[in-house]
Amino acid sequence: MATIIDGKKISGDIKNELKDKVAKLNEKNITITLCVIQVGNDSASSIYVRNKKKACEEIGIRSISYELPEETSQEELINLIQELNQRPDINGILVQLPLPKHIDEDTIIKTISPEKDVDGFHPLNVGKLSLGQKGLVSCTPAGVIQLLKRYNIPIEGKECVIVGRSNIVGKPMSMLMLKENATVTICHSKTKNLAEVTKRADILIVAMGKPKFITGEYVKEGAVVIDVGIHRNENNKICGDVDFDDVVDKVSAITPVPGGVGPMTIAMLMHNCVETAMN
Ligand SMILES: Nc1nc(=O)c2c([nH]1)NC[C@@H]1CN(c3ccc(C(=O)N[C@@H](CCC(=O)O)C(=O)O)cc3)C=[N+]21
Repeated sequence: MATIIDGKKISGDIKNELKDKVAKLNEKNITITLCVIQVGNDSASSIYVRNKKKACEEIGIRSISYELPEETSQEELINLIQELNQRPDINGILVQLPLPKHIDEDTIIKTISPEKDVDGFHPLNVGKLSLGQKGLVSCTPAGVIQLLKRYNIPIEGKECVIVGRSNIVGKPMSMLMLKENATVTICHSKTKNLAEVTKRADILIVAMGKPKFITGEYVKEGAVVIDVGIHRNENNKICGDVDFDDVVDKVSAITPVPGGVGPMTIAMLMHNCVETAMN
């Protein structure tokens, strides 16, 4: 029987640990404030932003939010971020992605002060990660590492295959697995014979953005499968990039969607917020 990796439970554990840390900081009169900026009103984004604010409340982090209209100009957004960068009472700044088409995401990300970049998206933090230096790490990949560690799944020396090469998940994920001494392969849309490669994986991490794409034929018997995908259909039902039912009897462990990697992203965001206040 496969272990169903309970991201909701682990994220709860992490949030409890953070709650104690925040309480200790509060005793020293240090408060933590996260600022979340959303431009436009994409419904999925609104759900995530709500979840982030709820997590802040749970562990004692103050959250403030800006809900800006879709028409907000790039310049206006940059001005707001620069103002928030200067404010000593704000520790973390998160600009919810995706942004409207007229705003360049790379420009916005590099405007956020690297010390307040709780998403870990700033080029300086990405660079530090690839150099093995301390910095803020992208929340979703960091959450995946926590899941593996807290389930005592060995990483060192294992074959890890990552499907997807995004700046937010695939690339930082590969750096983190490399740091844990896995042998890492990154696959993407131009990879030939994908199933042949994914079948080598002891640990298969899927972040390709295609609903239920990974079926049993892509997975080695006994592998650990981590599903980073999240898709919502017309009936608001959620699924991942992995065809869970087709794969579950073959694997030794697997993350469900929902209740797997998603809640971990939020827990690690909270972790990063606490990090910014410790410096
Ligand atoms: N600047 C920025 N930082 C992000 O971290 C960021 C972003 N933009 N844009 C969108 C993605 C997506 N993301 C998720 C967060 C939580 C869940 C989550 O809590 N998922 C629950 C289900 C929640 C639901 O009901 O949809 C679960 O999988 O169990 C999912 C996805 C953060 N993102």
